[in-house]
Amino acid sequence: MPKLNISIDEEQKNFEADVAAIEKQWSSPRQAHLKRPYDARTIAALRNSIDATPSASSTQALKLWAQLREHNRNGTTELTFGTTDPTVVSQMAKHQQTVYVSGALCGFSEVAIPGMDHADYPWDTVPKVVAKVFKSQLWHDQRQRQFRLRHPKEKRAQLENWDYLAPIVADGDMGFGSLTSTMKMAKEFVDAGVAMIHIDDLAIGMKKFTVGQGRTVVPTSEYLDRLRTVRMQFDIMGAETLLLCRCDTDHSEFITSVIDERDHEYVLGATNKVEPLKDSLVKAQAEGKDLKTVRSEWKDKAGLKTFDEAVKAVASDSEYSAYTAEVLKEKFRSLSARREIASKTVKQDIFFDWELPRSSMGQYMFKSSVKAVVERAVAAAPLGDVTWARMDAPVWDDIVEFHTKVREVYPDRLFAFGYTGDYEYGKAGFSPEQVKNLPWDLAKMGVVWQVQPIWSLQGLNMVADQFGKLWAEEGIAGYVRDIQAPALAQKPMADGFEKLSWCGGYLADAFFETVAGESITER
Ligand SMILES: C[C@](O)(C(=O)O)[C@H](CC(=O)O)C(=O)O
Repeated sequence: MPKLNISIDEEQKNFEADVAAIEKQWSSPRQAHLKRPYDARTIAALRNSIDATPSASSTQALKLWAQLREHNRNGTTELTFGTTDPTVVSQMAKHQQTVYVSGALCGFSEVAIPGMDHADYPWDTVPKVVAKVFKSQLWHDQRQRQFRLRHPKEKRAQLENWDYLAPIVADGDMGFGSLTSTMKMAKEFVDAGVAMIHIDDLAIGMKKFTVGQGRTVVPTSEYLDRLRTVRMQFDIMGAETLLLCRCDTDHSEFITSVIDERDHEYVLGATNKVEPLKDSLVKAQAEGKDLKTVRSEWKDKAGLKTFDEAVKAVASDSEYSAYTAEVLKEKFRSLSARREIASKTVKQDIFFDWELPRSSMGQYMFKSSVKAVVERAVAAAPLGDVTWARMDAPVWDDIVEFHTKVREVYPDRLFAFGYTGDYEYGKAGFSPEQVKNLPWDLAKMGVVWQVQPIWSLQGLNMVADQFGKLWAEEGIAGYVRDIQAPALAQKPMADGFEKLSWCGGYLADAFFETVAGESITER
């Protein structure tokens, strides 16, 4: 096998040049806010010996970064929606600055076996959809440019000139497993031309909505490891790709482990001596009882509380004040530190056992709060560029508290927000006026990127249903009246086959003319 034709001096020189270039990139205005747990030498040593830097993802990321910063300066926002379909994407160019590729939609329409948004599809599913969407954007950009340039300069002002290359934001879910799968996924996203991906703190296989229980998150440390992994992969590739730190802790009910003391304040334990929950459930199942009822009866019997609540329940007011004063001297206290403090400040013993409520899968019970979400978001912020607290319900006070608290630490922070499909604004206390102003009220808090992720399910399904009915009942007359005529009358005309420019007829001509002088449109 031939050896690499490079002297050791040259190898070292190239390495030092790489290190210098990496340090320069990391101190640029785009990246200066990021903090890495590693140095440029470590990353340079992890790189290839040739420059394999992908440029499309970086170009798109820098464009997105400029868009989002501008929104932040102006107090405005981007309103986009989710799709996996290049045709929909081509129309979004007229109204949206960005495109969202949703994991939920991919799980329905881009997989061998569709299913609920459980993030149970192969790890490269969403990157492959991003590659498809990005290629379609490049194609539209190419055919529009070619069409324009076949016209003299004076005529081009009347021609369409859409920005088809809207940066793509994509769903990286929880990274799909260990750090190596997260790295591979991040790499595929960058190679596909993505501008930004989001990574969350949900447990793999536990993104569930169907069992009537809250979500399961991973410990803070595991969440941060995921984000670091993506950052490292972007750095190895020299990519400017943006990382959106999504946090799903709001309303979560379980946590996979108690390894990180930052989470201990929120873990629930039994304050009465009862049999373990999982034993009660096994018995109940054998007896054919309703498990939901048994679980809720067990919770009442167990007197579920956080450790601090357990202290409060038995301590006098002055004991509890002494306890909290001591606890608050440090930002995070482990359970054992809390026990120690309680033993010194409270006379009574505190019975608290967080093993008893563990599920049959080993999860601990977790009591979420805005404070817990803020802590995670603040810990994650230096690793990423944008923050998103995914909420189960649109609780306005929580939304305000979250953004205000994070902005106290990071005043220029950029935020994202998702209008989940089944949000019930009325039930959540929003007046119609508040719903009307919601995007712009959010923008005032730095929420510069807002997404309706699943329009292609709710909206497209509805449109397809309506059209199916019309076509079956009225045939071509209904089509001409309700689709074709309005589409042709629309200014600019809705894109379709009749526009040779839009469907690439002229571009195809250009290829033929270039190599064979043939024309398919002017025969
Ligand atoms: C954004 C999301 O991750 C998605 O896959 O589109 C979903 C969407 C939804 O539940 O409406 C999510 O927010 O978890």
